[in-house]
Amino acid sequence: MTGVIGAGAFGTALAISLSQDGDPVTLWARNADHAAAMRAGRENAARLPGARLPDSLSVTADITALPATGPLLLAVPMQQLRAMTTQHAAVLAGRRVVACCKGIELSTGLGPSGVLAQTLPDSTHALLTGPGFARDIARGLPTAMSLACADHDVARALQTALSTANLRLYRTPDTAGAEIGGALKNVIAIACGAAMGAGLGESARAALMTRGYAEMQRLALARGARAETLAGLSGFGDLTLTCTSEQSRNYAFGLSIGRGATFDTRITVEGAATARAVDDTARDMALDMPITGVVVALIDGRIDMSRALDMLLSRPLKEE
Ligand SMILES: NC(=O)C1=CN([C@@H]2O[C@H](COP(=O)(O)OP(=O)(O)OC[C@H]3O[C@@H](n4cnc5c(N)ncnc54)[C@H](OP(=O)(O)O)[C@@H]3O)[C@@H](O)[C@H]2O)C=CC1
Ligand SMILES: O=C(CO)COP(=O)(O)O
Repeated sequence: MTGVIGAGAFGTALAISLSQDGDPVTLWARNADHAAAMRAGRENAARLPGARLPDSLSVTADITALPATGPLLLAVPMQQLRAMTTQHAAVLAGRRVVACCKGIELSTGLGPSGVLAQTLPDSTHALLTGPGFARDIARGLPTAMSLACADHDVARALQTALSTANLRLYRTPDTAGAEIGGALKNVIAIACGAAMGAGLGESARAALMTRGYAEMQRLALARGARAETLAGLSGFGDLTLTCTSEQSRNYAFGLSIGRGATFDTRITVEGAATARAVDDTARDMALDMPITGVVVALIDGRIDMSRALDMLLSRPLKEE
């Protein structure tokens, strides 16, 4: 039995996918009214409208109603992971927990695995990341993602338990590489959106994606990750998806910056806090991450698009 904590777009999509063939899945929402509305309408109208909840998917606002065995998927935004796992540590202790968030915690510079190590030291931790829009997963469209877990046997078991006919999971032991790829691609997607929104063109976007990939690798390798993880689904794969689709909230946020338009602040944009966290880390580790720095300055309103362009184009010419 699988439990999903967090009834946002991604948690709901995963719960739908896993219960599609009649397997029992429980989805927990923190808000009782939200849970009741989902039960009544068999739809998460607030976060994933238009996707029907299968009959074998139960929705609850009672955290103790989650299955007592089987994996628990944690599908809350990165900046909420610590608060959620701390609040519900008694329920999560000793369980197999799979973080489904992408980002770096602003207050500590830690990724999901670092936060789980601190808040749930007695649980077994894994990470589900990679290219997959909630809407596509909920519709049963073909998707491939990464399951990162340091423990080989647990990784195999989770890979089998969480793969479906249309959602294919590849496993890796390189948690550091998987989480840095998933976090940084959102920052680069903001930069790409900004470039496209400002009319800089697709060649500029390709340059940002490629030089952004170099920043992802620089941070990941400095943190002991494997280069091939960055070339996989959690890195290159998700970078490609997120930097080229208006379905991405990070890319859409970037588009609004480039166009000088407003953006709904209620929408989850993981790359904003992550850019700040990574910018701090890069400074501490003396890593050159110019695109990340420019994204932070744009988000903070310290520079405009023309200054952003100057900052990136006036850097000394160098080898690739
Ligand atoms: N959407 C997508 O296509 C994908 C998203 N992801 C990742 O999944 C993570 C979640 O994103 P997504 O589901 O899209 O975001 P949403 O904004 O759709 O939903 C976030 C959900 O988290 C809940 N939540 C927030 N804080 C807490 C808390 N402290 N305790 C319990 N629940 C909480 C919210 O509850 P409430 O509704 O009550 O506010 C909301 O339901 C992100 O890290 C994202 O990068 C990964 C792959 C694809
Ligand atoms: O991570 C995602 C797809 O893999 C979703 O991206 P956004 O959070 O930018 O919508």
